Amino acid sequence: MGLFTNLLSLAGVDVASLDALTLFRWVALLLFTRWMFTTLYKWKFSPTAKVPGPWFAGLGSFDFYFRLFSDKNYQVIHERHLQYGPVIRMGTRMVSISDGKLAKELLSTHRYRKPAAKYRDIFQILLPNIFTTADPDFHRQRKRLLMPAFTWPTLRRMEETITGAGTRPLLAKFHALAQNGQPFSVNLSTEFLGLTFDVIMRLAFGESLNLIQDNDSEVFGWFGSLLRYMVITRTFSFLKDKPVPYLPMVHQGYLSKRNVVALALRKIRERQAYLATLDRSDPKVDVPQDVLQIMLDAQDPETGANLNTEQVASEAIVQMVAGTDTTSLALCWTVFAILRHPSCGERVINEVLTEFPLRAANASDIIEYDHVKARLPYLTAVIQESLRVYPPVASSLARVVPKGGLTTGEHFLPAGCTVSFSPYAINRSPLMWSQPEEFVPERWLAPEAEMDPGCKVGTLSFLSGPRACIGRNLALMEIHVTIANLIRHFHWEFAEPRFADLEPSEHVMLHVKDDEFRVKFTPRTPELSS
Ligand code: HEM
Repeated sequence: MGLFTNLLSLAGVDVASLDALTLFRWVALLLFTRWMFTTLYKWKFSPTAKVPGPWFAGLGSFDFYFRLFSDKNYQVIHERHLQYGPVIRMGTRMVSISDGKLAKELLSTHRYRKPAAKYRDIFQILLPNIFTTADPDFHRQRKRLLMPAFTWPTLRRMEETITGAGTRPLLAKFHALAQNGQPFSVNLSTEFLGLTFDVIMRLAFGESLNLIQDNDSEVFGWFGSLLRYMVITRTFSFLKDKPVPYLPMVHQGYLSKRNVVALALRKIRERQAYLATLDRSDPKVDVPQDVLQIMLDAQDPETGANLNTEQVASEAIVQMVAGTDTTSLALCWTVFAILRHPSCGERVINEVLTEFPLRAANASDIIEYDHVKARLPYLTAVIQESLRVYPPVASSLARVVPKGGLTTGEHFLPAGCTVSFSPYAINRSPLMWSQPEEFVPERWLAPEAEMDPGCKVGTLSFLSGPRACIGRNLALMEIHVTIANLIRHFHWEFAEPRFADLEPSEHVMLHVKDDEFRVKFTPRTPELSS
């Protein structure tokens, strides 16, 4: 206050004679003027001042919050890149990069770290984990322990468990819905979320919750509320981890988070109790084959340390958060892309039905992942293309510029600035892809020499480098097996014409609008459903 009154006196105002309201107005005016000068100064002289971009991108946080709360952030960033180029200004100290090659180069080591506070504030539930950490040593050590659960050989060993929790019950449910071969329609957004939940719960918590059968389970509610809580506490981090009964939505999120943690700890303790009853020196003993078991058994080769119960729980929860919506949305967008592009649809259906004709006698066979990869190349290309065009994690994966700064073209960004990668913009950049906005699975099948330059560099849908998605292989297995088997068993069509014009709507991830995507299914072999 002293500073303000001195300033007012300097400006010739008789402070002693001012009433409280007038004084308040003067203070507000001075604060506003100060804010305006600082903003204009940053706009003109901040490190990103010369980077191309819309004029308002350098005006502080408005643009950031506007984009954050719109459901079209992915589109806004993409259009700005199309207009201003591959490196654009997104804030006074932030640029976005849509050049896939450059993005992959920057992400190829641990030098460009995650912004620690942001990831901790949003994603840290219980303890630091592989997703939230910004510390390369912690990350390397944790990845050594977790990665064995997600390699192809391990996943192949677990395939029956994965399909047993996901694709098989989904097919059984759909056949039950199609009594006597009748068509039925379902909201795939909910069905696929149930599937991906059941798979992760089975693998990382040790038990499927059968959400495919029970769409109304309270766990779905906890999850939705937890995600909303993460979005809110990302902006208002002071609300995090405390009861706030006067803000019902935040409070609900807080309670949901506690429920999820309690569930994880309970499931892990149940497994530990079960293991205690086994004689594991006996080779005939039946030890569960899943991610939870691998996490519990994991031992650091350098230190010999194991993960304790809370550490395992925090990794299991992060797998649930990172591995359910993402995979379920990838499944939704793949079905959408197939239906939206009938000629691709026809080709992929022919491929599946020619290679794996469905007869009543083999109805319970599942087309396994290795068979999909070996015999259904077009389907694989369709899935790759769908992940390119509709990356579930679509925008703003931020990293901090390390010591020494970053020079791109004629721009220099000092250490501490942020570079942001948007998989949606990178996967659709005309710098790298021919017909970037079109759905062209054939681009992934061309001989090497004729391949789209983009295919050689690859997409950023699972990110890249040491911090790339650890669950990529699991997600790909779920997607390939589920789509191949759904094609084999059912004819699909949009349940209503409006679903053919579905627009992505971004809420942290690239959702289908209002989480509603209804598809009508008719069984290909009526007798399977009677
Ligand atoms: C189609 C499905 C999926 C997509 C598109 C996807 C995408 C991504 C992306 C873009 C990242 C980087 C995030 C960042 O840096 O902020 C990531 C990281 C991660 N994902 Fe996935 N993901 C998928 C499925 C899964 C699954 C099934 C799991 C379950 C295990 C999983 C677990 C993780 C974890 C633990 C990380 C952090 C990895 C690290 O920092 O080392 N994801 N994912």
